[in-house]
Amino acid sequence: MLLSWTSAQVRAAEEPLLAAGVPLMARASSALAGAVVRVLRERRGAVVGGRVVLLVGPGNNGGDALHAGAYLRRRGVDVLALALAPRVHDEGRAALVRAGGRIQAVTDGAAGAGREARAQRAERSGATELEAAVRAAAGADVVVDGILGLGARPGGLTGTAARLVTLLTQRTTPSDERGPVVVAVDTPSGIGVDDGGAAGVVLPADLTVTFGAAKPGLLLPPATHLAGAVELVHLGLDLGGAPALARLEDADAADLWPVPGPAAQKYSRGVVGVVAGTPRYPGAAVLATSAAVLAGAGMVRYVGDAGEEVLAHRPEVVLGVGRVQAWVLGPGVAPDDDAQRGRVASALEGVLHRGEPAVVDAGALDLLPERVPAHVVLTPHAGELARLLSARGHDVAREQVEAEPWRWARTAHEETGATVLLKGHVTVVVGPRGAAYAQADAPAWLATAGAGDVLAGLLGALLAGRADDAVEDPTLVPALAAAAALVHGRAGHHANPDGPLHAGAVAAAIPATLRALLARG
Ligand SMILES: NC(=O)C1=CN([C@@H]2O[C@H](COP(=O)(O)OP(=O)(O)OC[C@H]3O[C@@H](n4cnc5c(N)ncnc54)[C@H](OP(=O)(O)O)[C@@H]3O)[C@@H](O)[C@H]2O)[C@@H](O)CC1
Ligand SMILES: [K+]
Repeated sequence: MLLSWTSAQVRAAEEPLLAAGVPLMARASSALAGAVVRVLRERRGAVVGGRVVLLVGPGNNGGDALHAGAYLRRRGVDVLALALAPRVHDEGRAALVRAGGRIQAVTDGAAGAGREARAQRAERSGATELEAAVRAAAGADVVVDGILGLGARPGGLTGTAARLVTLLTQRTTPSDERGPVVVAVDTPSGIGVDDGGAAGVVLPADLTVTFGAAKPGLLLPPATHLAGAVELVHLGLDLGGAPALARLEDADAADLWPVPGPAAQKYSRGVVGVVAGTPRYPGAAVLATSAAVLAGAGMVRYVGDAGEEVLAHRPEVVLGVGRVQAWVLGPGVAPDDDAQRGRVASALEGVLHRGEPAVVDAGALDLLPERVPAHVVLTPHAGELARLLSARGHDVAREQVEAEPWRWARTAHEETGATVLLKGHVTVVVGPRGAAYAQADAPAWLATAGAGDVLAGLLGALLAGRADDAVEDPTLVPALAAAAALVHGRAGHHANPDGPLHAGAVAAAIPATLRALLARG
């Protein structure tokens, strides 16, 4: 499991070590240099003679970059540091100079004051300086982004740093293999370290070497898409407390998945009740029931008017109401389908009285009671979450939910009591007691009609299989929801690696995906 802690938690954990004189920056910068050495070897087969440009900001993040630069210089690397602030880390600067590295102040003249002619001259020479800096960075083997880390104020990069990064990203495209490899120090500079925001311009990294612990911003969109691969350098911090945000890996999902023992029978394995689809739109009913069957439910009951179509595809399904361990409510339920909405409402009433876990999706979201227990899982996409929150008095649009998915998923959890699984390229799950997950398992091809119906069925099967545990321990529910998102994403890859997908193929890939996951786990 990849765990992340906020900048405040990391700083608090660093404090006692710093007070005891533990050389954290030396540890961080030598690990950073080691990562750059590996990149140079991969890229050019040798370290000596490699060209590295450091982008250096005003704080300790720049200090890490400068110390790493000193180490690299001693290994025969050509190191140029571009100082993007009037003052940079003193010891780091001295170490780099001692090792024979070059350091160059960059101003773009925009802040030039004084008389008009002098200001114009400053602007011209500043523009030339900036242009030369961009050329040097674009021509390097590796650019080390040490402009800002944990100390970044909200709002992103400003001034010379913002202009340099803008020009550099215009000059280099991520797909251009001749362009520099970008290694970010701790975080890509200027991201929202704790919330994953990317308010201004950010230099997209190929690799982020992060210190002490991963930070939420490295796992959350949109910043996660700018971080590249994340490498964690352990500094020996005692982080204590609960992590802010986690990401499940295959072994975690395997641990959470119920595996039947020799005494299992269909009721102990979990019965899923599905209220979905209509005769006119039977697809959602077929997909949700199929996914529940294929994910290993003991039995699946379908409740609704599309039974014929469901049975044609899934003869294993039983029609009609009966005892269930978990519900899947809402896929393909149209707003004008009074009969199906009535069935959703009565299932929800049962959920409140008897307390079965439930997945509340699509057409069931606006039937959600005021407050529900955390073993009710909402599975909206950003537009649906914005509608749900707007109906409860929050002035929020889809774009805002997409920009800050964790914040709004948290708000929806606080408003409803439910566990909230917010679907997206990165799926964010929020549950009780601060439990939060960000899963990035799905290929972009999975954004296709019906994929959400498959996820709802898959999660329904998992909740049915672990219904008693989920009711007993509500903090387990967000983990189960995140595991379902992981399996769903993996099934997408399995169905057609790197190619177009249709939801039926994703459902069909669930058994083999689970087999592989459980074999490894
Ligand atoms: N503690 C340790 O021992 C260890 C720390 N480590 C490293 O230190 C990093 C944290 O260092 P840090 O606290 O100095 O913060 P950092 O991100 O370098 O910048 C702060 C400076 O930037 C400025 N500034 C902020 N936003 C700005 C903006 N938008 N535009 C312009 N300026 C802006 C800000 O100004 P201020 O807000 O104070 O006015 C301040 O001057 C951490 O990420 C890790 O790399 C590791 O070595 C492990 C051991
Ligand atoms: K950085």
